[in-house]
Amino acid sequence: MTILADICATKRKEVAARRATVSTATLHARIAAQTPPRGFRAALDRTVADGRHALIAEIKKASPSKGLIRADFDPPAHARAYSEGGAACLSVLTDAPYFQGHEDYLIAARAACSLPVLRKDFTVDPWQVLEARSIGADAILLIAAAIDDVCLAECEAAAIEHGLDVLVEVHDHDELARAARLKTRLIGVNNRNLKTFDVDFRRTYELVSHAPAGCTFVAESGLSTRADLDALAEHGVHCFLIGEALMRQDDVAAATRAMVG
Ligand SMILES: O=P(O)(O)OC[C@@H](O)[C@@H](O)c1c[nH]c2ccccc12
Repeated sequence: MTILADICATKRKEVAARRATVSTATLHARIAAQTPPRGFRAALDRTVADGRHALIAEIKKASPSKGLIRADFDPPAHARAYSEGGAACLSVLTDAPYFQGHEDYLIAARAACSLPVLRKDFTVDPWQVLEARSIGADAILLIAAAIDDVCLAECEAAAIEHGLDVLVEVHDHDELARAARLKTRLIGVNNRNLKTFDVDFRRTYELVSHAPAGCTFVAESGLSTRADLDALAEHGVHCFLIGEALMRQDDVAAATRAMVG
């Protein structure tokens, strides 16, 4: 089994357990009490139109490949630093078993700034999309390698119904073609191979020219320097999802500012 298959199997059990305790009516009541979605894709597009690198800055405590990334983990402080540094959006890991994430981190990060927030998790069921909006998420991630076309479309429909943007993650031509059949025009390429954890930006270079017209295209994972971003921008990629390289900095705001330019 690949790590992704392991993670999704764990996630299915976790979702089944939560569904048994939280009714859909409860989720709808929580959604009704939420502040409206902040436009996630719109924030990226605006930043690019201004001629800047559009960062989705990620709040990430740990990962399966690196273990603990930051001991003094403080989601609202990181959110403020990212916002101060000029990030366009936030991403917050909420998966607990593999990334030591928590939904409270998303709630606290979103309350600490005015940036739109992506719930970074492994979505395997449309119920999780309602759950994402109920905690205030402005966008969700759908990983093409993790779910089939029916599940992709159902999760996207739930997201549209609740005003959430969808970032669909792909890592090859086949998955890009599947993403292109969805309505969303926000597509990310994960440069990290989930079997070997190797990072190769050639995945992004290779796929960007095949992206559907008018699509907002995001390079994800392993980006660590301003030069990485500038090189990708030469190839027409202007949106970047960055976690570890920013999370490891003493001065997160300054590091973010240096990336944005
Ligand atoms: O920390 P990095 O190498 O900058 O990567 C961030 C982000 O791309 C990575 O966390 C990620 C990309 N796709 C995912 C799917 C699930 C969990 C995590 C991820």
